[in-house]
Amino acid sequence: MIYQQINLAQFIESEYPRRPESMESLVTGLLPHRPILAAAANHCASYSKTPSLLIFHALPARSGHRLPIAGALVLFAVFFLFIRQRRRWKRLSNNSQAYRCPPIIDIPEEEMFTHPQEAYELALLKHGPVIGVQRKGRLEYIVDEELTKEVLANDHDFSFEHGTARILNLWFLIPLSKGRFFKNLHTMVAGGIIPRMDKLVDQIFPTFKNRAKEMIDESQLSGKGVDLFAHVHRCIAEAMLIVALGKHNVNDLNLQVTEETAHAIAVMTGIYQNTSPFARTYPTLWKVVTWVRLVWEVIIFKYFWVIVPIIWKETRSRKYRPLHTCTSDELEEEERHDEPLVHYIARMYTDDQGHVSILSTLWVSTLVLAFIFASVHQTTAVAVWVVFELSKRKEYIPAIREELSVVADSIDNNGIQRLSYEALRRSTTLDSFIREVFRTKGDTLSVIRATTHDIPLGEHIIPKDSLICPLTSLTHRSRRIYGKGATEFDPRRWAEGPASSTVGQGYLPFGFGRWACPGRILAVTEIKMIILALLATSTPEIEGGKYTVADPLNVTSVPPLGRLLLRQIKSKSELVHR
Ligand code: HEM
Repeated sequence: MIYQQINLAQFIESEYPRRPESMESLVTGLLPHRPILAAAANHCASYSKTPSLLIFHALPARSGHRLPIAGALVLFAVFFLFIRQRRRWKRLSNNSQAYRCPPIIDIPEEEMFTHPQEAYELALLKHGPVIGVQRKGRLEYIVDEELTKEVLANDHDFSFEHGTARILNLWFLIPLSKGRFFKNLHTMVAGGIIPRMDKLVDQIFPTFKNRAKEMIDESQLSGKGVDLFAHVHRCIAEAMLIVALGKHNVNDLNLQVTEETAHAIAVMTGIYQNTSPFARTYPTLWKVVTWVRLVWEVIIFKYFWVIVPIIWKETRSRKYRPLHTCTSDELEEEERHDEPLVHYIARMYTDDQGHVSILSTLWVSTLVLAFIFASVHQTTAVAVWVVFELSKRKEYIPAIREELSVVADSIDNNGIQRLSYEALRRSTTLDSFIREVFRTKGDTLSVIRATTHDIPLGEHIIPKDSLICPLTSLTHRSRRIYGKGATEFDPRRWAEGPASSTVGQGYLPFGFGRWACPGRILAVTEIKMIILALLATSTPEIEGGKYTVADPLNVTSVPPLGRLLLRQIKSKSELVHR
């Protein structure tokens, strides 16, 4: 109180200098020459601790000419009350925000991991359109079809980068790269790969042809089914090694390390976490143990030991023209030499003298690592889905084979068609089949965002830094979008397009919005190469007639289980009829 009075005194003194008449005041006391203040001090001390009372008691009996001072005090009091009231309103509004948080629904673990689609759909139907659900020790908000577009397309409020980095256990890369990790990846794929698809297909198609022959031979010789995932994983790892570092760097050791690295990162990002009871029950302990083991065993002792020296040599043994200063003619000249991706990335980080610093070389190595993971694992898993579905739905094979003979550029001595990127683009029957498999394979929580602040969504408020996922199955099987036959498998619905790599509101296998997968054209092209190389000389069949879905909550990244029999085709007429 004394503190308030003294401040008040200073204020009044500065605003209202002494006047002779104020000496006539009735009040005496602490500050005899400043009567108003003295009155205020006395009354305030004895009656009240609030400035409003202080003002009334401070008014002198003859106050006509001192009204401005009283006015200032009234204003001060009103201001003080306003602040107090605002605090109260804020508290109330916080309570109502808590009330407006979406309902938190308990989905039993058993249902969540074995029938996720039904469990989440039922919960949304009952409590939607947005619900909170605890999974693997963290709270996620799930939205229905109506809110999906808003969540995926509004990057300002729902951040792709923070959501994806957190769910993949890669959150530390955001501050490490000053927020540029995903942007760098995007530039690398969108600039270094997609414009060069023609050249890349010519470089990697022989790998697909050879690996398909190996698979068919193995199945023929053993009379048994092959492990399709293992074969395709090796095939795509080899193709991506050619793309990333050039054909001259492909050998058994480098290929093995590339495969192991892709697998290690897949494990570290939690792709197989749903299928391990230990990882589901003790997610933090699982993370620590897995990361320490794999960073040590694979990333440091294999990737850094074997692949990083190659990147070091490629980037530091020559000069590069910085990407932003390259004309399109100069880029074409590089391409004539089948420039590997690592050269393109090096040009993203070259200084004005054309050198890539040691620190930048380490960052280039990190981006190559991310490229290996992004391009190998998921494409392999989805390729297995498409081949298994085709083996189950044999009636589609003749039309795809026929199309192959129409679009192929030429046929080699083994009866295998040569396929250019353009030929693969023209294979629209196969493309429709792929798109329909992508739509119906049962994606659930396949894309994620994180809220950048408290965000009103529907009738609720989603708190800042929350993870939020659309339930993709609702969109993919939406009657509003696909009509009555939404749940039926029918590739003919895509006969007139769009292509399987085209994203849209009703089609989310590659995400949606600004961050939709930049590698989707490469992914679909690779899947087409695998299927056509197999169909050229064999007919696929699943051993036992069926496959098993390994992780219904993560079908895009965890491949279905089963073994593939490949029956070689001997005659031309067989090719048409089988
Ligand atoms: C069938 C295989 C693939 C599937 C199903 C797939 C799916 C996805 C999805 C769902 C996203 C997130 C999009 C979003 O949240 O809106 C994504 C992002 C991404 N994908 Fe793919 N992807 C595949 C293959 C590839 C390949 C082959 C590459 C590299 C060449 C690649 C590179 C990336 C990158 C770099 C991102 C991060 C987004 C960005 O930087 O713009 N993906 N992918």
